[in-house]
Amino acid sequence: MTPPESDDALLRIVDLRKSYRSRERTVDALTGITLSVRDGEFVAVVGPSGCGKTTLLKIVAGLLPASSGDVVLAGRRVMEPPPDLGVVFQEYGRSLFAWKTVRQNVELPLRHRGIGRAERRDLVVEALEAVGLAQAADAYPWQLSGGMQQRVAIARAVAYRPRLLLMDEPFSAVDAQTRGDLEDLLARLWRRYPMTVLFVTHDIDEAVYLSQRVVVLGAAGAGIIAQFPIDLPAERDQLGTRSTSRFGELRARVYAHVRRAPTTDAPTSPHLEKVTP
Ligand SMILES: Nc1ncnc2c1ncn2[C@@H]1O[C@H](COP(=O)(O)OP(=O)(O)OP(=O)(O)O)[C@@H](O)[C@H]1O
Repeated sequence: MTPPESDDALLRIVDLRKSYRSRERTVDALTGITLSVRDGEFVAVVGPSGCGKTTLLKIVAGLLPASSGDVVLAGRRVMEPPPDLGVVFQEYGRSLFAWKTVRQNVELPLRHRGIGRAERRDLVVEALEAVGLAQAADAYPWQLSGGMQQRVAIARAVAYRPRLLLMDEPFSAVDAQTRGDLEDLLARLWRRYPMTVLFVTHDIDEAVYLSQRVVVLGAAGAGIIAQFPIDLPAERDQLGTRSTSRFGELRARVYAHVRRAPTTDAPTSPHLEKVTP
């Protein structure tokens, strides 16, 4: 059974497979992933450790070749990093240049894209204001807290208005309070800019809180085992939303599927369960 196709898909992933081969063994990290993401949609991907979440994002980002299958972004097959893509990884410490200021870090991808100086300046100012770091433009990353560094990475990713933003466990290295603040910042940015977001996390509550749809991957090789539309109101807040009974029901359903997913590389028969409210 394949996920519902929609004509307004920005991203189409079709029967995607990835095997890592070495002399000793072959790991089937992804087998037969088919997924469409609507333009403007916020989709979270959860699953047990080693189920292929990062592999999926790397292939969608054009950073890793698939073994077979297709990734099509805005009608174009992804063979290399596409121009209208933003990426934020977990390891913000490694993704920022320590010897460049915050402003220069955010500006760098704009330079590479050949955007003129005046426009660059405006985009950097707007992005830093959007993440609440206008005052820190001349600081160096090592002078900032982990949460602030991750806000710089987010500003850098959204500065050139990507159509698709890929995020790989972007908030897992910060404390709980900062994490909540960053989640709300991301939700505001997503409402403000016309962006599609594919967000990988192992945190089920975070996936339900942020997204419009949660996709559950089974253990490596099992593929998509369930998808859940998240019918919470568009405006969400940490305390109010997380204490509603609907939030509790949705997280429990997702949790039940993630728990059921085997955590070994043993093959399981992939199936798709769509739970409607
Ligand atoms: N470069 C590689 N060479 C060989 N095997 C790899 C490589 N990268 C990943 N794998 C294997 O592929 C499978 C999927 O890995 P991946 O990192 O995509 O999973 P993940 O869901 O992101 O895991 P986690 O939640 O722990 O970050 C794992 O079994 C992993 O060991």
